[in-house]
Amino acid sequence: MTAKAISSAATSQKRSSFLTQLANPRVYCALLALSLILIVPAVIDSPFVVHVFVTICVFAALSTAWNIVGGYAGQLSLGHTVFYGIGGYTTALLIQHFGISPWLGMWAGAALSALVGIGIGYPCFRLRGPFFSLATIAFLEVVRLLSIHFTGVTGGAAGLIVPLNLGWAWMIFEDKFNYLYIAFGLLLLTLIVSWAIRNSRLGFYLTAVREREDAALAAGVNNTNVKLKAVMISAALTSLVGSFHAMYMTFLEPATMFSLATSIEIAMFSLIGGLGTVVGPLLGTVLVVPIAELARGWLGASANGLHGFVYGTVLVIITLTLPGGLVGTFGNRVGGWIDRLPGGGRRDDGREAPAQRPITGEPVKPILEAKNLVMKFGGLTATDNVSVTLLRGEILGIIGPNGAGKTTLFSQISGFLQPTSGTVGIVGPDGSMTSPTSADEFARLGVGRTFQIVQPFGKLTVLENIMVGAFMRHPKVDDARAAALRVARLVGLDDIKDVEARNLPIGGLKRLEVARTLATEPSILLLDEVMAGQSQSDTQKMVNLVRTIRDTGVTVIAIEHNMQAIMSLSDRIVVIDSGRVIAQGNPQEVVKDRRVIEAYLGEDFVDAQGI
Ligand SMILES: Nc1ncnc2c1ncn2[C@@H]1O[C@H](COP(=O)(O)OP(=O)(O)OP(=O)(O)O)[C@@H](O)[C@H]1O
Repeated sequence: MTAKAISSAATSQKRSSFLTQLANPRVYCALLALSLILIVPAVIDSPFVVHVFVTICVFAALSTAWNIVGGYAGQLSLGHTVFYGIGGYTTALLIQHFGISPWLGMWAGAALSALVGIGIGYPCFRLRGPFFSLATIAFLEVVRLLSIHFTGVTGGAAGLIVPLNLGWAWMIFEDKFNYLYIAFGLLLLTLIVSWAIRNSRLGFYLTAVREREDAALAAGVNNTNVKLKAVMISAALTSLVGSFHAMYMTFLEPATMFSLATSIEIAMFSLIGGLGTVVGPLLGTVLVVPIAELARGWLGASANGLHGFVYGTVLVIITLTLPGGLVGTFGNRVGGWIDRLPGGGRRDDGREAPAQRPITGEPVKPILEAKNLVMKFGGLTATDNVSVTLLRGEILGIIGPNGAGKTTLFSQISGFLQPTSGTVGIVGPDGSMTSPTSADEFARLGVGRTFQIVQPFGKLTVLENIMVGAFMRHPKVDDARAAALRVARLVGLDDIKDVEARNLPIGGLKRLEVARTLATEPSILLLDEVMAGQSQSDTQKMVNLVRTIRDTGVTVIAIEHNMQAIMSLSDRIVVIDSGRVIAQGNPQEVVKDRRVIEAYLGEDFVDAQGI
């Protein structure tokens, strides 16, 4: 095929995928609803109505941008207007001092905001819950005070007037409707970016990190990196809107450009509409802003501060009656209706799964070597000089009494705990022994682990949970979905693949834990009590599954208290007691060892087995 033919085939493929998107009722209904933002003010033709719609677009865009960090990543930033202000001031100052058009200046502001976002995010993402929110408020206050202090640059508290050059080049108009076009364009841009993130690997990763940081790490997600990506995108979008809004208001002052109240308002719109959803921020804004603006317009100066009262009232009603916000409460029902429209309900479950990562290397050679692992928690020594060598292709059972140090050993050989002393070496794909330093690095090298206390991403479906694991080897969404389906079938979860994980019973959650880990296509699989809570028949299925997995070349280490299962499964067993390895060997030898009987199995087990 010639280069021309290839490029024309690619173009026609893009066009057809665009048309497929347009034929989706969720897309065409959203476009129809959005077009009302232009149609209603055009029909009513009043400057006040145009102003209300510009305000809706601006706040909906700000809230949508905020939602990328506050909703998807679950980092409740309350200082987001810092980026709005940076956008506004950068654009205004570039016009004033260098005669640069706001169309260019706004991108400079966006780049600067993205950098500031990294500067704020990097130290603050280590903080959790309210401490993160307080830190973002503190940054906002610092920037506001700096903007007041540097009077020569920003005009200080007295503010700055944007040079009033009329025309599209300078984004200043007599006809207010032109502002609405730009505000609408910015809203569309933020919605498209937000939708694209939600449906991309980054979106899945952000949700995973928000719900379970450890499980995300085990799926190879670099938690800090994905949060920083989110904050950069969110900051840049917020800044673009801030630049436009400064041009619309034609006047900038620190109190409005770096306003804490506005920061809280944009977070609140998302909360009211539905945190972490694409349309939630827009719906929240559409519900609240018109009421507040109309009240202000009708009651004039006597209604000063009334918008705060309106926001407060709506927020109280929504949080009391609809804790999931509008989308969380009505989303599924309305989505179901929309999917019944022409073109709805299409699925792509027939897609062929991508090839699995080949597992290479000679069998029965070491694949993991843990040497002299010591883990001290204060005065407690959880593992005391533990050395374990794992041979490629074997199933190694780890047994021992409660609190012996088994899970602590797992955490050290999967990068979740840095040993106080000792080393962990993994044989990489090139055959050389390496010692990764973080849990996500271990995962990418092929060490997959499950958690004793299951770690599902509760708001994602079973299939989406597995996809979070699959993304590590298959970055494209369709490939990850197909690979996840293959794993769901293998583990026996395909008939409940669309159920939200939070609704699964413990047996299902244990299987999901295995499925998500398997989807990372590990070469070493660490199973931490995956039989616990399973019925007898499910335990047998799990035993068969582990054998099947091993037969594909995966090496397995399993911690298990179910002696019957671990005895039948393991090629070799290591027994740990009080942080030390007290015995190891084949299952039949180990259960006869007196130290093992005394420390763990007990005489009853010996009698029952007739040993
Ligand atoms: N993060 C931690 N901080 C302090 N102590 C810990 C921590 N993690 C584990 N421990 C302690 O270390 C010891 C070993 O715990 P570990 O969970 O590894 O035991 P285990 O053999 O897996 O037990 P079980 O079979 O009950 O799961 C226990 O005394 C436990 O309380």
